[in-house]
Amino acid sequence: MIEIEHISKTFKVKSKEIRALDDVSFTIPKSSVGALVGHNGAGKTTLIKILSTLIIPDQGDARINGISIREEKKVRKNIGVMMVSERAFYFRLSGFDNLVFFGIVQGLSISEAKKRAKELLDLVGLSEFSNIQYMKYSTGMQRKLALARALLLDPPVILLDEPTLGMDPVSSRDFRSLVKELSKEGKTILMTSHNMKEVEDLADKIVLLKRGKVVAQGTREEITSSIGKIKVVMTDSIPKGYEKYVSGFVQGKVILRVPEKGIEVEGEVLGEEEPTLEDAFVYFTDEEIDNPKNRRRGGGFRRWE
Ligand SMILES: Nc1ncnc2c1ncn2[C@@H]1O[C@H](COP(=O)(O)OP(=O)(O)OP(=O)(O)O)[C@@H](O)[C@H]1O
Repeated sequence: MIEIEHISKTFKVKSKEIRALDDVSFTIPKSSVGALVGHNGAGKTTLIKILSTLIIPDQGDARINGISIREEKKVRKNIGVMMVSERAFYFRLSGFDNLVFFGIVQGLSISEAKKRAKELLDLVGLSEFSNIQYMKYSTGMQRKLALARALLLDPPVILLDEPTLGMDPVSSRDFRSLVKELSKEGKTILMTSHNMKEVEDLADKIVLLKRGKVVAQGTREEITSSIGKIKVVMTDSIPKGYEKYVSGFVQGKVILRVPEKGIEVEGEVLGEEEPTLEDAFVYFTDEEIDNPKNRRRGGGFRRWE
């Protein structure tokens, strides 16, 4: 179980203060998958780092299986972490040797480490490639090895920062099944993702962050139903402030997908639909983040695939 209570974190860069997390509270129950979503810079990675005891919050606390993150050593025994920017593998060693090495570093005996490395390579579907050097692994294989490493000590809580970034569709589907299986076996998993389909498929609980604050949390149904139905509206031009609801253009007209809740727009209503998680994301997040200058890593706002 992961319990987060009133966590805040501000970074100071020269004279500027960046409030990365602002009074964040939520819980991810045991044996379930939580997904943290939000635009670039919303604070997702910062929260994963805080739960991993890599950085200390200014305020608030979090408990991993009842242990406060202030008790670094105890917490580290209870978590497996996979960070998005992870490159800390030995490039010339094979996948197997890398896992054995990290197993020993984490306190396993040589024979335990070898046994566990073999089991985990099997679990993540890398057995065939176990003796190949890490530097020859594809991005997807590197991500799978990182997950295997996170599982070395069989921790009850797993933290995954954009785990399927750069994976092909088949690898990410396999990865998702694996994560689902792990949660069914009793693991508590918190992951970040920009892929709304992945989140819809995997997450038992979704937490939406906007500029460091939780703006929505709950199951997919709870979050989507909170914005009402989606009206598909055709208009002559984009009303000011509605840019984020544009879903396409037809014969010089604009098609908007507008949530029912609190939003009025002039135009011809083409139909009503159930909202998707992407619709809810668009509703709850800012317009200005859909600015090309705020995009990065070739992905970006509303481009989930
Ligand atoms: N070490 C740091 N020093 C200064 N600012 C930081 C640091 N780490 C994060 N930030 C800032 O804190 C904010 C939150 O960053 P964070 O990486 O947590 O966002 P994110 O939601 O993970 O974004 P992305 O989806 O792009 O990975 C951003 O404005 C970022 O620039």
